[in-house]
Amino acid sequence: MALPHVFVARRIPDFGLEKMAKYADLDIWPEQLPPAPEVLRQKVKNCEGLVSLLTDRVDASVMDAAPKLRIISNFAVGVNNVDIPAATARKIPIGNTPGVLTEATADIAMTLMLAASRRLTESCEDAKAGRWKTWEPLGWIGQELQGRTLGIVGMGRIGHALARRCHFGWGMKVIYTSRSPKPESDQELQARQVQMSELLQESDFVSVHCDLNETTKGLFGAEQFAQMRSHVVFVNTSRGPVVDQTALAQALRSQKIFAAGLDVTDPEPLPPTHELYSLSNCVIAPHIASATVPTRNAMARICAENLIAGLTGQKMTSCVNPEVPTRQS
Ligand SMILES: NC(=O)c1ccc[n+]([C@@H]2O[C@H](COP(=O)([O-])OP(=O)(O)OC[C@H]3O[C@@H](n4cnc5c(N)ncnc54)[C@H](O)[C@@H]3O)[C@@H](O)[C@H]2O)c1
Ligand SMILES: O=C(O)[C@H](O)CO
Repeated sequence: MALPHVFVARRIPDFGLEKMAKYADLDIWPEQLPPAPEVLRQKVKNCEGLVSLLTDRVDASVMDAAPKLRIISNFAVGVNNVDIPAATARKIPIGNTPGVLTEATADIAMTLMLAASRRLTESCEDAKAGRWKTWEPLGWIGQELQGRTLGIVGMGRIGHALARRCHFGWGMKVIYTSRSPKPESDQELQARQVQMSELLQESDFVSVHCDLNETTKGLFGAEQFAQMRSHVVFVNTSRGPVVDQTALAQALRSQKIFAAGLDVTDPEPLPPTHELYSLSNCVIAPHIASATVPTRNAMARICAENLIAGLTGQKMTSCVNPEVPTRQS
């Protein structure tokens, strides 16, 4: 019997592709850049499965172009690139890759916190440019983490993992906003759930870990930055659209806040001419938080498991719309 046809929207680690190839006839997009929307619609025409990335917008038009589609396996934990209601309405389950990238992502949030608070990139660039003339008693003064207050926005898996690092490593006090109480964070980290206004006013470091949804789009704007303390270091590893970047640039330029560290922006890639790049108190990484060998392999494994389960009518490792059952052809 012919294997089901699956479009894989970019080359992911072989570890996952080899597993998938036992169950599916794979059409792997060979380019470095994602397929254009019209190419994606054309590619999925005869597909029963789609392996998408966060750079692929999987909307109703893509699903309607693929009448045989039975599974969307997203190579990411964040699924804001997929129209979930549209998939659910068409009885297409969506897989994602939670958990396995939690520690790697928390590491990058930590790295950005340290780099931005200690002015690492600007001082290193200054030295490289030949402007390091002497040791300066008043030079490159930054912020210290020890004993300060960390505000986590979205105390989920990654938020908790960052808070654990900060609490046990730097003795930081942890406060957070969340859609529901997090007793495990309260207990393990002596953390406390607060209202957003209290978090903004009390935190020395604010780190964003919520998913991008209708309640978090534009969550950080001029009003929120205005409430922060002037020595605040703001970190975002969630999704770019959670932050109004014009308001962030203004807060950084006017030194309303001390610094920012971003792994995500809106758009991605951020054009090189964007103002945020010109601000010395803004550290920007190109969405690298899950980029380690074990993490990307583990993401590829779960992505393959989800695809295979979706094609064979089995229970998926992780499904974001579990009310939709998987089905065999
Ligand atoms: N930069 C990267 O490479 C990278 C890597 C992994 C994940 N991410 C992003 O991080 C997000 C979080 O991942 P996770 O595994 O921790 O997910 P998670 O679901 O465990 O955590 C997200 C938390 O945010 C909370 N939340 C949602 N809306 C909120 C709101 N309005 N206010 C406060 N809290 C809210 C949720 O209730 C949940 O507790 C992903 O959705 C993804 O967008 C980015
Ligand atoms: O959501 C995700 O998984 C990240 O943004 C990429 O690993």
